[in-house]
Amino acid sequence: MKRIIIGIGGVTNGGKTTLTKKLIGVLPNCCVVHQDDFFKPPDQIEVGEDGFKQWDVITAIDMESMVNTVTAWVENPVKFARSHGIALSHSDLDEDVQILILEGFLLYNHKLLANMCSERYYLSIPYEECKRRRSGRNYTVPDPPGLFDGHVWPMYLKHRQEMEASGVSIVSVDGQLSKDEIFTRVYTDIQNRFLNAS
Ligand SMILES: Nc1ncnc2c1ncn2[C@@H]1O[C@H](COP(=O)(O)OP(=O)(O)OP(=O)(O)O)[C@@H](O)[C@H]1O
Ligand SMILES: NC(=O)c1ccc[n+]([C@@H]2O[C@H](CO)[C@@H](O)[C@H]2O)c1
Repeated sequence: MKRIIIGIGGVTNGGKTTLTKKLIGVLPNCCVVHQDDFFKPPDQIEVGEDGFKQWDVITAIDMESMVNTVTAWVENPVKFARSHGIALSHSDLDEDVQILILEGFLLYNHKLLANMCSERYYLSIPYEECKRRRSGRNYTVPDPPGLFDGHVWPMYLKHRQEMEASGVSIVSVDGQLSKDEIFTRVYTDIQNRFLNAS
């Protein structure tokens, strides 16, 4: 059984969830793990010297639990899918491929998780576009005024720099392309790298 882990990382509001949903619709035997599902509860989120709750740091996420979930998939993708109510297609048992998508804004700043990915896509958008998209969003805990400029964007720049300094290899994707164009590029790349018979 071939196991493939696809990382869909990148900046907040870069279009990670949108792309992930489209990929799930077409990839065979595909499960997904969202990093946002592992945020710690609000009362466990540190308050910084700037007065903001520090959501955009890796310690705001229960990474141990996330890694355990990914490990459960690696150990038994079929059992994982069944326990998550996902129907698997078995069109070609000889070429059985199992795919896991990891979606999140801090995937590649975690060495273990980054190393688990067979491929790491990274969506970026510029500051103005990111701020515009973010202002239309409603998270479980709404952004207080000033959070984007005071915490979200500076943390994005810091993590991006750390990721680049770590030397982890990524496939950059321009998040300003249309949703369809982004999907086509990434899906074609996945097909070429992992799904085409060689
Ligand atoms: N290619 C695109 N062009 C224009 N708008 C887009 C594009 N992709 C996504 N969007 C819009 O941007 C917003 C954020 O998209 P999405 O939820 O997919 O991002 P995300 O990276 O998962 O965000 P986060 O992880 O921060 O919640 C949504 O309103 C979505 O419709
Ligand atoms: N999902 C959540 O619980 C939550 C709460 C507060 C803030 N966020 C934001 O999610 C983004 C990542 O998708 C980060 O930029 C967080 O600020 C999420």
